[in-house]
Amino acid sequence: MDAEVKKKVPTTVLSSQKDKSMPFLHLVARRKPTFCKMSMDTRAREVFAAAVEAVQPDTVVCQSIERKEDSVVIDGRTFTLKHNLHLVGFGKAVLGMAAEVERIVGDHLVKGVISVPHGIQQTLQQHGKDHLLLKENSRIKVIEGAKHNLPDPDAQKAAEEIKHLASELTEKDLLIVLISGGGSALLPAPIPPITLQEKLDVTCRLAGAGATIQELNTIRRALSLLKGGGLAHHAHPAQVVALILSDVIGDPIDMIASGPTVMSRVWPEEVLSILERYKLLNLLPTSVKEVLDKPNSRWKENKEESDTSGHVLNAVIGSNGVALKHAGLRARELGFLPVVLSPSVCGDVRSVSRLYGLLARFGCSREEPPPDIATEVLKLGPEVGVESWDLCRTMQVLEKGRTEGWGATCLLAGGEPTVELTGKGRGGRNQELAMRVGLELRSLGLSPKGPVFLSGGTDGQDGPTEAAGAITDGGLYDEAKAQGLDIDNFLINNDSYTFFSRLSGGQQLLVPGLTCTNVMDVHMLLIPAIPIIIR
Ligand SMILES: Nc1ncnc2c1ncn2[C@@H]1O[C@H](COP(=O)(O)OP(=O)(O)OP(=O)(O)O)[C@@H](O)[C@H]1O
Ligand SMILES: O=C(O)[C@H](O)CO
Repeated sequence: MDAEVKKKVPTTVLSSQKDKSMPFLHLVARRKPTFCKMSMDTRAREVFAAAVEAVQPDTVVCQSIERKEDSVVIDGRTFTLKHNLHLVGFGKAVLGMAAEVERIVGDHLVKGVISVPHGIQQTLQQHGKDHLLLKENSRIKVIEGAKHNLPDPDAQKAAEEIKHLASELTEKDLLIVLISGGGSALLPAPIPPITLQEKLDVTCRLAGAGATIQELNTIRRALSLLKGGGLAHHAHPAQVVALILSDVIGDPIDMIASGPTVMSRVWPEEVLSILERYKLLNLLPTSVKEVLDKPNSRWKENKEESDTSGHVLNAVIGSNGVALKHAGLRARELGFLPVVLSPSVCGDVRSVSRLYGLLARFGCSREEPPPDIATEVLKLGPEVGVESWDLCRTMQVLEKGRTEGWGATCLLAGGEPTVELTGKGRGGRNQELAMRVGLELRSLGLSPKGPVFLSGGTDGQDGPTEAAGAITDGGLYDEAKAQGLDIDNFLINNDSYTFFSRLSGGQQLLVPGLTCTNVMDVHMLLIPAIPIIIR
């Protein structure tokens, strides 16, 4: 880090940072300002589209499997194909992933079963996404279930068929397991005597009480025959290769869809403390108590408990980080200097919007930004999942953009912030974040030529709305006021979708439609080329 930046961030932070790689910093060195006639709004939408395109189910599979005559190379490991290939999958993006696997290695595929969301085949047909559907003569059986993202008897039947397929495999077989977000609900296999309804009650109560996905999936693993490595255990001694599209911050393979191919022990203290935290201990049915009394004995009835992880390859083939990387490349083509802040943004949208407001202020200052901005950024960042190192690196790029005239900057980030629901309106965390950042940008006083912000869910659906997110700038408040919309009221009522639908005929909504993938959300702050003085 150069001396100029050192001056502006607290030394304590800098001295704690070790040498890490600096993605995109090479772009700073080579790039000259380029000019693009497209509006900021159009470019923001194009960059978002590139992020989503990079994590399409067929694209990620195609990039991760290399076919070589009668073998297949995955993550640097070669597997021999001898009409010994089986396939299972569960998750919202799995249909398209399965179609691509069958295209590449279908000639060796014996049988497959996938568990996918209710109605997905019809929806894909209606959206003209036939390339993500299986062919008529496919060897893969598709079972649709988990209406409204909740485990149901159809998903349970799919889980039973998947378990049966896995249990019949021998050491000569290769099992490809396709995993994506939503996989937990699509693979319910409660440990007897727990019933599906009892398991559903426990997980719904936890989710309703605000448990994190880590907490929720820790409980799901403790109550399931297939989660927490159960599927890999049933498939032993076959080789297992899991191709994972991550929808969890940090891409923890034991958490995504509750890790059916990742051997994990159940720690009773951990499970009990989660249940206690959400005041569920006294509400547990006897069956659940019975299972929790005998942790780690869940597979003994079928096969001997042993460490089967040597037979398993878990490969994360798509993630928020991948989407951000490709968004950065597109941003560069569109004349921006890209910088990826972090793929791990979480926490309340209020704090997240404040951070983006501060970074916008930092990036828009023509003169040296007041040191208190950097200090506040470094204080707030870790609260919303962004490491100090990433904040320093990003501010360094913004600083270069300012001092060396590198042109417009595209700051990219991703993750999954949260909204505290206080009202009864219709909206989503991306639209609410966009509203709040719009208000933050207002205080810069730069509109209409100031920064532009976009927030969008890569699955194309933000909360229970038809939009993925929205685009805003510092003019949001005045524009809304001129159209008779009281932005504060919409915020109090968590009514961001209604707000953006009414504002300028919905022009600021981001509506890509069904995207067939999900790697959480993408945030984008476009900071204009011309340095502007903020006092
Ligand atoms: N009116 C609202 N305003 C803001 N956020 C909302 C509103 N209603 C629901 N939400 C939020 O939307 C989220 C659920 O929406 P969504 O289905 O997009 O989530 P998700 O976590 O991306 O789901 P998945 O991982 O299954 O795609 C929850 O975090 C919820 O708090
Ligand atoms: O299915 C699940 O458990 C969530 O989508 C996280 O992967």
